[in-house]
Amino acid sequence: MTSGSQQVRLSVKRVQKIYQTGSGTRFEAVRSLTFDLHDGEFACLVGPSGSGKTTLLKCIAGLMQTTSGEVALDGSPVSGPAAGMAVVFQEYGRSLFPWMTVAANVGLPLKTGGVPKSERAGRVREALEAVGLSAAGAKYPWQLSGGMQQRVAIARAVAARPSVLLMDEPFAAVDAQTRAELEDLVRRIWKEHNMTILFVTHDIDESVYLAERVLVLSSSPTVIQNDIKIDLPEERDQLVTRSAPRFAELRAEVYERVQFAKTNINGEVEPARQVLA
Ligand SMILES: Nc1ncnc2c1ncn2[C@@H]1O[C@H](COP(=O)(O)OP(=O)(O)OP(=O)(O)O)[C@@H](O)[C@H]1O
Repeated sequence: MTSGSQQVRLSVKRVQKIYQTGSGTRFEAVRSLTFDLHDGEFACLVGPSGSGKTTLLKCIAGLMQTTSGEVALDGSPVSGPAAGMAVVFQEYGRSLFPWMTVAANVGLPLKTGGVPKSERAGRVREALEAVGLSAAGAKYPWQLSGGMQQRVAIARAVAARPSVLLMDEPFAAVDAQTRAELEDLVRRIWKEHNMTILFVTHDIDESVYLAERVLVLSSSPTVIQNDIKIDLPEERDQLVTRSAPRFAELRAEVYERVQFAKTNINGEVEPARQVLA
């Protein structure tokens, strides 16, 4: 399963976000963003710090209103949190409730989403199994390591069986070894659950390793500066993939694009660079 399907799952059209700051001034963080994600695509979003990655993700998730433009999930406009979308944030420590067990945390969106009690336990078990935490259901989040807590947050998102998973720098706060394991976990879940994923990261290597497509944002006010296809084999491996010559080429291309974005304050769209196949 890859990005082969042509059905548009998520459509982002001319999304603009202007923040109203103190004393009545306005700040245009996002100028005009347009892209589609097709069913089953895994795309990473990279760009300079402050380019509006989190702003965009919140607008897509329906957690923040756009100033203009439209986000649609399966053709229906998104105006608030949508049943078919789940979000995983960087700050797992703040997104899990410390007074609830791991199983209760994972089951919470099912409960609030009206999933019958008889179904909930099975779905929670399945989700914990998917992230390798079958034995941790009765524990509390604070009894787990950071990496395990982030697995719980991923399990909670997966339990809701979203068609679209939005991830905002979910591994920025974990150590390198755990990060590599979580990257492989997300790719496995993506394949097994046939999801469409939009993953925000600062880490260029991570974007190339994870995605089938990397969207590079310009500096703020933001537009999509580049849309780069990641033509690596579908089976990824931390050692084999990362040491492949093609990985190095793609990494260099994304790096150059992000460097360009840092100086490209007018948000011009740069012509594609020829990369040797
Ligand atoms: N609530 C707010 N009010 C005013 N300006 C804001 C607000 N939130 C974000 N901004 C500004 O909007 C711009 C985009 O911020 P955002 O956090 O979306 O960028 P980012 O690409 O996710 O940043 P980073 O890579 O550093 O996490 C920044 O200049 C930021 O200062």
